[in-house]
Amino acid sequence: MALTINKKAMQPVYSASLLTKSYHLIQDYLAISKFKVVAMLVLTAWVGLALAPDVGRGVGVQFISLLGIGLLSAAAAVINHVVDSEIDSKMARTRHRPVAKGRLSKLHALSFATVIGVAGFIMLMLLANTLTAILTLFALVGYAFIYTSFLKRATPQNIVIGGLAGAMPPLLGWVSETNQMAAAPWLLVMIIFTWTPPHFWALAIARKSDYERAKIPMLPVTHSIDFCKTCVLAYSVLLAIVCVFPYLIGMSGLIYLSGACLLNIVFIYKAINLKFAAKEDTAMDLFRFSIIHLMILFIILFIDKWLVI
Ligand code: HEM
Ligand SMILES: CC(C)=CCC/C(C)=C/CC/C(C)=C/COP(=O)(O)OP(=O)(O)O
Repeated sequence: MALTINKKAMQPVYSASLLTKSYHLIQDYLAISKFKVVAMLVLTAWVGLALAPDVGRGVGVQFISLLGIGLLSAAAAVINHVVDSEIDSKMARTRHRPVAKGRLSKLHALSFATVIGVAGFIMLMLLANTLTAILTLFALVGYAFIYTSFLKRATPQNIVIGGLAGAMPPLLGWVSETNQMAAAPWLLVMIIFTWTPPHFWALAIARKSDYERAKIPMLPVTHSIDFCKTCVLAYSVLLAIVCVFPYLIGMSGLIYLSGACLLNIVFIYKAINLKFAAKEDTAMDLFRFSIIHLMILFIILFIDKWLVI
C-alpha cells in the first residue's frame, strides 16, 4: 500500500525533472549551435536562393535546401564551441557556455555536431545538388577548422580571412537553385565579407580585456583600440560602396538602393561617432546595429526583387 502511494507521489516529480532536463538540454543545444547567428545565415541563404533565376523547384525542396545549409552551419558552430572551450572559459562573455562550463562533454557536443552535420549534408546531396553540398562543407571547414583552430590564434586578420566562410550562404542558396556558380551571388558574398570586420571589431573593442586575458590576437589587442576604430570606419565606407554594386549591375532596383544608402549612412555615422566621439556604449551600439543593418539589407533585397514590379 505504502509502495503504491509512494509510486503515485513520485511519478509527477520524476516527469517534471525529466521535462526540466530535456528543456535545459535543448537550451544547451541551441546555444552551442549559435542559433541566432545561424538564423541570420539562413536568411542570407534564402535571399540568395530567392534572387536566383527561377528553375521551378518546389517550395518544399527549397525549404530542405535551406535546412541543410542551416544544419551544416550549426554543426560548424558546435565544433567551434568544442575547439574553443579553453579560450571560452577564460572570457567573461563566453565562460558560461555549455562546453566551456562542462555541462556538455566535448564528446557529447561532437556527436551532436556529427548527427546534424551528416543530416544537413545528406539533405543537400539528395534535394539540392552535389555542388551546394561540397561548397557548404568547405564553408564548415573554413569556419570550424581554418578560422577557429588556426587563424583565430595566429593573426589579427583572422576575422577578415575567416569571414569568407560566414559570407558564403547567399552563394550557397543561389547554387542550391541553379547548380552553377554565377557572378551575381558573389556580390552578396562580398557585402557580408566587407560587413564582417566592422561587425566583429566593434564587439572586440568593447571586449578587449576578454581577448587579452585569453591571449587571442584580435586587432584591438595587437594594435590599438584607436587603430581598430579607424579600420571599422574604413570598412564601413567600403561596405557602403560594395552595397551599391547590386544596383549597378541591375540585380536590384531603386527600392534596394535607397534602403541600402540609408542603412549605410547610419552605419558610417555610428562608425564616425566611435572614432571621434565614443562614449561607454558606442562600440556595443555599433555592434548591435551591424546585425540590424545586415538583416534589413537582405530583407530589402528580397522585397525589391519580389514585391515590387
Ligand atoms: C568571422 C566572422 C564573424 C565573427 C568573428 C563574428 C563574431 C561574433 C561574435 C563574437 C558575436 C557575439 C556572440 C555572443 O554574444 O556570444 C556575434 C554575434 C552575432 N553575429 Fe557574428 N561574427 C561573424 C560573422 C557573422 C555572420 C556572417 C553573421 C550573419 C550573416 C553573423 C551574425 C551574428 C548575429 C545575428 C549575432 C548575434 C547573436 C546573438 O545575439 O546571440 N556574424 N558575432
Ligand atoms: C557552413 C557555414 C556557412 C558555416 C559558417 C558557420 C558560422 C556559424 C559562421 C558565423 C561566424 C561566427 C559567429 C564567428 C564567431 O566566432 P568566434 O569564435 O570568433 O566567436 P565566439 O567567441 O563568440 O565563439
